[in-house]
Amino acid sequence: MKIAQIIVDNKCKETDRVYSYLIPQGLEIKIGHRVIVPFGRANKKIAGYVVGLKSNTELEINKLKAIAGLPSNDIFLSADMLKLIKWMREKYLCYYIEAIHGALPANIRIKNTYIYELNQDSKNIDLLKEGNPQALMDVLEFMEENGGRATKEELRDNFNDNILENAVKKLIKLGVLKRHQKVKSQENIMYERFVYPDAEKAEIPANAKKQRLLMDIVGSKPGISIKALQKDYAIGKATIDNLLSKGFIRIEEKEAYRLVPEKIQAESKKILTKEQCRAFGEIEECFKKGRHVLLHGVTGSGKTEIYLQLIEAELKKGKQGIVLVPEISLTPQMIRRFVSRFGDTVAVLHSGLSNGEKYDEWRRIAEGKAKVAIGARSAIFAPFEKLGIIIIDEEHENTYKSETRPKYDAREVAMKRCDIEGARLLLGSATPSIESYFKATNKLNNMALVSINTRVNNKVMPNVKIVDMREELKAGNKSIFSHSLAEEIKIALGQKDQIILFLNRRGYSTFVSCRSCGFVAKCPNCNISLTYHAKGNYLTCHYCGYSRPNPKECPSCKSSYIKYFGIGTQRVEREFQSTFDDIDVLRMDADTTTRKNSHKLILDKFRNKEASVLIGTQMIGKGHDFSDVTLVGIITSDTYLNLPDFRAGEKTFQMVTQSAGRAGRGDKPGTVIIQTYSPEHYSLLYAKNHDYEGFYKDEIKMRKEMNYPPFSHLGHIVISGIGEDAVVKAAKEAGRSLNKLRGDNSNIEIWGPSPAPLSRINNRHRWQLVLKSVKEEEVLKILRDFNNSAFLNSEEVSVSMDINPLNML
Ligand SMILES: Nc1ncnc2c1ncn2[C@@H]1O[C@H](COP(=O)(O)OP(=O)(O)OP(=O)(O)O)[C@@H](O)[C@H]1O
Ligand SMILES: [Zn+2]
Ligand SMILES: [Zn+2]
Repeated sequence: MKIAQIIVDNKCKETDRVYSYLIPQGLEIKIGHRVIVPFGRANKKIAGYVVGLKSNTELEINKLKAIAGLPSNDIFLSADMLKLIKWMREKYLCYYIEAIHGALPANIRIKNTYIYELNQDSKNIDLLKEGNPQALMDVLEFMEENGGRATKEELRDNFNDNILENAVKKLIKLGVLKRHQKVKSQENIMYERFVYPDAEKAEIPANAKKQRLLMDIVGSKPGISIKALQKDYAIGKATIDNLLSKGFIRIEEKEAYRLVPEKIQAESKKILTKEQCRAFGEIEECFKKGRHVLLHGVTGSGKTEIYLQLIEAELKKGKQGIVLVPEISLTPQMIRRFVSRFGDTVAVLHSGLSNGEKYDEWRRIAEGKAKVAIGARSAIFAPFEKLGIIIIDEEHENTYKSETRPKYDAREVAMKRCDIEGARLLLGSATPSIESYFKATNKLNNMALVSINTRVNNKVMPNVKIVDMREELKAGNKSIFSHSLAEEIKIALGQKDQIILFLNRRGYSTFVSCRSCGFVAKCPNCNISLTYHAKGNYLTCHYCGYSRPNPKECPSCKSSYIKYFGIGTQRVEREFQSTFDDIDVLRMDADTTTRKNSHKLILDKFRNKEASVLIGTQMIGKGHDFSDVTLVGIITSDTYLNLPDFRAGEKTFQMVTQSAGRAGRGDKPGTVIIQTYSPEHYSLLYAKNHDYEGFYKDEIKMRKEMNYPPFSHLGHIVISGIGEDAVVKAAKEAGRSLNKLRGDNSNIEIWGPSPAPLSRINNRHRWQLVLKSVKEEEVLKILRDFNNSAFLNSEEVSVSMDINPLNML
């Protein structure tokens, strides 16, 4: 008797284990199959994934249930992928099934779908139209265009995921949208139909012109699609059916793929410059020794060409490659470069695709038709069989860490996957994360460092100027453009060059600073900015819980210009237009990119010179290669500098260096203006001098002094709920429970409970606790024990946990 070991598709702690099922006769079950099994007392039919096979069991055979069905012969998970999934469950404290879901495209696993309906007579529509956020209006407009009804998939085809989620949630809450559930039984493969001649001689009456035409076309173009017949020759269904019934033609159905790549002119390989050549050689040397590589190459040093040639080398060996990019705004450029080199062997995976498109691309990879996958974080699970290399571009980006379960870090998963499958790993960045650089320079985790310190063809690095905004205020300039920036803008506009104005707003500006002297209130224990809480008018440290009253005057210079900070992109756009009139401006931020493809449209416009100025948030500050941009202005560098996060210095250095790197990539040299209230900050000074190593040395010293990562590991627990009292009570209880679990192990620090810096999201109050230890395993063990102890998610509060968080807001 054969037995299959199965992980069932039921997301809960109690069922997070491997179940045994009998394999009924006649069913050929393989590891990686998805089966239907009866589950629970009621024998409800649910899906399950086969993770093992055995021939005997210590369990009593007659007590086992049997597998109920095998809907498709697809192998969803390879043996190697199953190893990765087991590892993820341990490492990221998630369930098996969550790890499996993380590794498969959404369309494969979704069984339920929703239909949304516009509630026409809801008065709220009028309410909404009075000055509500753009995203809501866009969704409404789409619903109206679509006849007041849309499926979840249709919405997803037109909007970006995160926007959709928030906007739709809000609209449902307001009663403007109604949602109904609909069960979808199968993932849908799209079929296309092709026509072939099927008779030696077809006798067709002379007056049947359409039929004759059809036979002629099919004769000269056997295998033409029905779509093409209808579109190009106006041959209708009736004609086709007629000849089909007479047996003159036959139809073949084939799987088709939804995503039709843009036609891109083939681009030939570039000859590597001397520096690129040296770096390429060094990377190959490291790979030969079985090491992973961190490629640190300054902005514009030509890393992409090296990626292309590394992939090409793997393809020549018959292997495949994955390229990760941090976010969807960067994929069009990368896709263009890869498709122009490798054509339709490139598959694309990112959140901007519809579920159907994602599923098709996944299948093209699984079937061996695509050899290179480019995508965001989840593309790390692309189902290649002979993976040769994984390349992670802009490796320092936070988006590589998932913020929902499974809360994995794609860089760690990549390393693990490479180790399991014997593939190579290349992390690339102009501003590597402190953690990766630390590993590479200390040869930890089998990592090696390769550097390129000059731009392609020795193009000069841009000239960076720091402007002290306190001086502007003293000189009576209250505009958001400093005198220097305004001058440079005029010069650039006069020369018909392009300009990028960059604003780093993360929807977060609750630090308090003095506009007159630059003072920022910080925690005496933790060296991070204090967070302002309006209720109670006090400042608090969300790491250790330290708090103090909000100062009325600046403790440093006694001025009363002490207040919160925050400027939006729209304000920059308005002020730009009133200062420099008659100039075309493009704006790229969350409001202008709600629609699918909107990133690409805006960037294409800028590339085609339809505007001289691009104003935007962090999404325009990196990766892009526009050769006519000579001026980059960073309107406010302080919002990063004062994030309540020990990585604030690192994030600022990266942001400034990356955005500065957009200037002067073409023939003309670039200029960068950084506006700030803290002109002496080390992050800005090192960025000004393009000195990554100098910055790293200072930063790593601070990390060591404060015992922050990479010298320690953090665990992050967030407790949230609607009722504040319940949340506070649970947080305190969690604190006691953690203290008990720690026992007398003095290597583990516990911080908090304290209010999270974003102390309320979607009406839910949030409190947090932080664990810190030199040993990752110690943090994981406490988190695991904590999760297994009596302290569980209740109806009133929910608990979320994260290991090595990148974002503790
Ligand atoms: N060998 C080469 N010969 C000529 N031009 C090259 C070569 N390699 C790269 N380039 C060009 O140099 C420019 C910068 O290259 P690329 O965009 O790859 O830089 P990068 O290192 O990825 O920079 P960033 O980190 O800022 O994104 C591009 O326009 C690219 O086409
Ligand atoms: Zn002051
Ligand atoms: Zn503190």
